[in-house]
Amino acid sequence: MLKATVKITGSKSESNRLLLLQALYPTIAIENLSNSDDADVMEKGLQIENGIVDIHHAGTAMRFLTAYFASQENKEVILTGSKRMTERPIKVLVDALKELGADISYENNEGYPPIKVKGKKLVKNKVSLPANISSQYISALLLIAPNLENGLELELIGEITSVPYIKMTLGLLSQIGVESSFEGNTIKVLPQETVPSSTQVVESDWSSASYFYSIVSLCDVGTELTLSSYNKNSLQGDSVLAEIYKDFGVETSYGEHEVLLRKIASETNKEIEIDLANAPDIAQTIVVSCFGLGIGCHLTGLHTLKIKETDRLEALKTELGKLGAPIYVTDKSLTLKPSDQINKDVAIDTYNDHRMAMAFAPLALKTSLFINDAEVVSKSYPDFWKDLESLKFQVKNS
Ligand SMILES: O=C(O)C1=C[C@@H](OP(=O)(O)O)[C@@H](O)[C@H](O)C1
Ligand SMILES: C=C(OP(=O)(O)O)C(=O)O
Repeated sequence: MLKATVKITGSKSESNRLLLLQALYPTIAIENLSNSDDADVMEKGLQIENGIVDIHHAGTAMRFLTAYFASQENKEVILTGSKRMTERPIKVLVDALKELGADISYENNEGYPPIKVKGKKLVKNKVSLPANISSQYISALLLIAPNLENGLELELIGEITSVPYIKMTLGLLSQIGVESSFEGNTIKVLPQETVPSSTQVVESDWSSASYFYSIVSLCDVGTELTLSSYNKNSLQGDSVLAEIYKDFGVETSYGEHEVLLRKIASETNKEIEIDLANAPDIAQTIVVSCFGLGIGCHLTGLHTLKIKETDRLEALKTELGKLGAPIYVTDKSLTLKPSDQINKDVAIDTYNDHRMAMAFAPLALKTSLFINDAEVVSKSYPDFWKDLESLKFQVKNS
């Protein structure tokens, strides 16, 4: 029976926000920073004054640095990334920044990176922008907001997606001593020249924790896994995992800075329905868990998945399909029918998407499988395979 402890790296979302805030306010110290590629490119990008900033696959770095450089007088950069990054839209953010007075132009395709950003002093303080494509555009504006002479007022248009990530941004602003409000579809951030000295401790990454929830759900009753460092009151929306995995027989209890996952029941519902508009990054984990458990699921609120590291809906359909799963997708939902059959010796393609590799790995408890380009995990969780080995998973390099 598995009983083990895993220490997971810091949240990449919290890390990349705090790195930007630290660049604006050097009185901030950060602990438990993520060791991910995405945090690494963010940290390096912030140090560049002129020239090319290559953020590889990191969506948050792309969006947050666009806002940062747009507001930095005397800096001029070209922001670029991987081939996929040149296909991930940025127009909503660029339009909002231009409305505030920024000087940004497209190098190749209108609406997509690479972009040239000439830093300017931004003095306008009101802008409205669509909120249904990516919350990262909103977080990017909020992160530079307290450093703007007149603060910022955002009017969000349409249905707001990935709301917990916006609240995370406002939560971190509050932790460093910045005042803001979020009422209806209006967010206001007050200007602040300096902030008091503080040490901000990044909570470990809940999206990374999802793969261990999946493992525990697929193990025998009695399995226990402790994950650190986590808090009951998290800024990360993916902490909703603790609720969701109850349906898969996994109980969560909270210790001081850790969570204990316990498989307590083998009885599970035969079909579940979940709206993941607030937690898009755990969609892959959940559908793979369901498949491993023989449960059906209907996942909605997945409209952002097509513009992530890959088109995650198509990738899931193809790869789960290879394993024999009865899976159907639309451009915003996914349906998996209950089934007991899992094909053997399938090689899972990962499409430069860390979450494809990590979400499928737990299925090794149910069948033999290969994960192609397994090193993609470094985008958010470089030690993933090492940590699986510590749980006695056999991880072989091909
Ligand atoms: O702000 C953030 O840190 C993130 C917001 C989400 O993106 P969207 O708002 O584009 O859904 C999420 O998928 C991404 O992994 C991280
Ligand atoms: C979508 C993700 O990241 P990003 O948008 O920051 O590249 C993710 O980590 O699942």
